[in-house]
Amino acid sequence: MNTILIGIAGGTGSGKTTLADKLIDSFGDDEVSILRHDNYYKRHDDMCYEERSKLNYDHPDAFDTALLCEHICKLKAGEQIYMPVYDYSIHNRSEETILVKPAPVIVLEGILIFAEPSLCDLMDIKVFVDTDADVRILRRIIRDVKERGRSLDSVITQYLTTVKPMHEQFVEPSKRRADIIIPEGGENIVALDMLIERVRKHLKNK
Ligand SMILES: Nc1ncnc2c1ncn2[C@@H]1O[C@H](COP(=O)(O)OP(=O)(O)O)[C@@H](O)[C@H]1O
Ligand SMILES: O=c1ccn([C@@H]2O[C@H](COP(=O)(O)O)[C@@H](O)[C@H]2O)c(=O)[nH]1
Repeated sequence: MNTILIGIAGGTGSGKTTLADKLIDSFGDDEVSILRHDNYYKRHDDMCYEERSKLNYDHPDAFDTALLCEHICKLKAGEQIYMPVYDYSIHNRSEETILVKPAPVIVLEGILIFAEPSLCDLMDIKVFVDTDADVRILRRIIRDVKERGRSLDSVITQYLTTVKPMHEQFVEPSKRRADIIIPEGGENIVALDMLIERVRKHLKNK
């Protein structure tokens, strides 16, 4: 199978998950598979919740990227994989896994995927979702309080101590590796349609 890997990167709250979900919703499971770098955050079973909540989750070392690369290579070789599942509410991997089948198009999304040369080398198309920092933090406050079990104070403290400095050190410079930069993410219908057309073209010629 001729498989392409489309990477969708961008800062927290930029809208990359929304964009990736809308892209895969336009196709069948046998056409497009999705991988999320966040599911490859390292396990921290040896720590209690308090200790885990203080870790830096915005540095490339927080992820088991070697395992993700191994999984991408297996999918490209036509083998299925079991993707780990991450539970943000406990800051740890859950016991679940998701079966991911090989497909002609694989979408990979995550904040730091362009900051990892080993991952970049496996990508055929690199898309960066670019959204202003004030919009991103407002979206993150709402999402983390509603969906990830956080308090307003904890979101603000984490943002100022790790999320913002790591964004400036790793995420923003990684934008230079992108082939396409999309402002605002999931609600950018023009950009979404262009990506859908590119995937259709690949599926027709695969
Ligand atoms: N263009 C948009 N306008 C308004 N809200 C958006 C937009 N894109 C995403 N959101 C919302 O912002 C939050 C973060 O978006 P998400 O796609 O999860 O971002 P990311 O994966 O980059 O962190 C979600 O609650 C989502 O519904
Ligand atoms: O245990 C964790 C793991 C990650 N985070 C934060 O999640 C975001 C990445 O997810 P997005 O959907 O791209 O926002 C990252 O900025 C980490 O700070 C966390 O809070 N706890």
